[in-house]
Amino acid sequence: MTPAARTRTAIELLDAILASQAGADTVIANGFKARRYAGSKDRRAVRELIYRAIRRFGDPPASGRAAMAALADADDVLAATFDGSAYGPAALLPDEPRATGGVMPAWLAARLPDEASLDRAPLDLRVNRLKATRDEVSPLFPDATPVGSDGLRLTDPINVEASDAYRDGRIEVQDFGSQLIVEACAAAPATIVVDLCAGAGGKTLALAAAMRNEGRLIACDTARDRLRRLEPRAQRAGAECEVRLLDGGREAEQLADLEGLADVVLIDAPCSGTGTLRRNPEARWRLTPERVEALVVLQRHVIDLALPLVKPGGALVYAVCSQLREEGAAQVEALLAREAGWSAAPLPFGTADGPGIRLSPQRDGTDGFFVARLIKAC
Ligand SMILES: C[S@@+](CC[C@H](N)C(=O)[O-])C[C@H]1O[C@@H](n2cnc3c(N)ncnc32)[C@H](O)[C@@H]1O
Repeated sequence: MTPAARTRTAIELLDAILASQAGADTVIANGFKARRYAGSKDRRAVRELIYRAIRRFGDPPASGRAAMAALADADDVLAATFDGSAYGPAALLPDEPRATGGVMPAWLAARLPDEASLDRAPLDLRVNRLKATRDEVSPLFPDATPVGSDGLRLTDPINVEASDAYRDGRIEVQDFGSQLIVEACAAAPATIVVDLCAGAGGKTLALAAAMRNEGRLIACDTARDRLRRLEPRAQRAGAECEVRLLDGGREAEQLADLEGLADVVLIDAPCSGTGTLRRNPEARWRLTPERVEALVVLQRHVIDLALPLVKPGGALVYAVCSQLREEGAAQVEALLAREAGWSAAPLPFGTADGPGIRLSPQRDGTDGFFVARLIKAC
């Protein structure tokens, strides 16, 4: 592809990203399926252009062309690709629309405790203790540094999924912050653990390893497609868990048999994802204050489902990959104010934030999370 054709493709794929609810990576991958003529260098160059535009503009630009035109105004090499050639974009006009604004939407910037990081995230692996030790696995990744008890961190991305260690379940890809959330659960063998918002099971697999597959681990979610992805992952990891699909609105009924039984309930709540913007920077284009409000209501609903499941003396771990106080500390403060018999327990990592802690890309090198561990009185 010529440089002009790459710019035009980036514009087209940016338009597709703006029109989609799917993540940018998925849209780009689908876009290249329909452009088989693009070689690997072309794909890399187009991807870089797309992410440059996504990282640069906090508000969704009016179009892919408006975003690339604004980048071109400050980049002569890029500007030269607007050459009107057969596969390139039409020549730039001085008065055509340009994307404007900062790297964060103003409403979001005003609510974030730190400047959100859009720097590239490292690649964290978790060694699956059900199948291997870190000492056995780390020679396979000589560039990795150990993090925490089971983690390995790679700063340069590699295709982990092609490795034997991934295929046979000795390692998982998991941000170190997510690994710490599982540590906050302190899930022990021969106990009952409910992963209430299990999704595709990232944390379920780590919980199974912490429990050494002994006891009961119940992975619940309202999303059938996500739970479906959990099953092959659990098989690969040799992780044992019961999977329970919940119907939105009927969850309490479907969880009634677990009332007062759980040693630990993990709520990895649906949230704005403002803690993972370095991985999905385009997610801020889809986020609105109204969406955050709706998520706060949903989080409260999920908390209310979880509370009765915990046995006296048991723990509730509440986590969100959000940097917004209303989804994190404020949500747990409200819980403690309305429910008697719960107290916050300290956590040995992160920065104190009300009844819990915050993890942040800048200070902790993890995705951004709020985590609280609450104990139910005996
Ligand atoms: C942050 S994601 C979970 C990620 C997952 N724990 C992991 O580690 O990969 C939040 C999940 O909450 C689920 N969810 C939303 N409403 C729910 C409800 N009422 N009950 C249970 N899960 C719900 C969503 O479907 C989504 O999978």
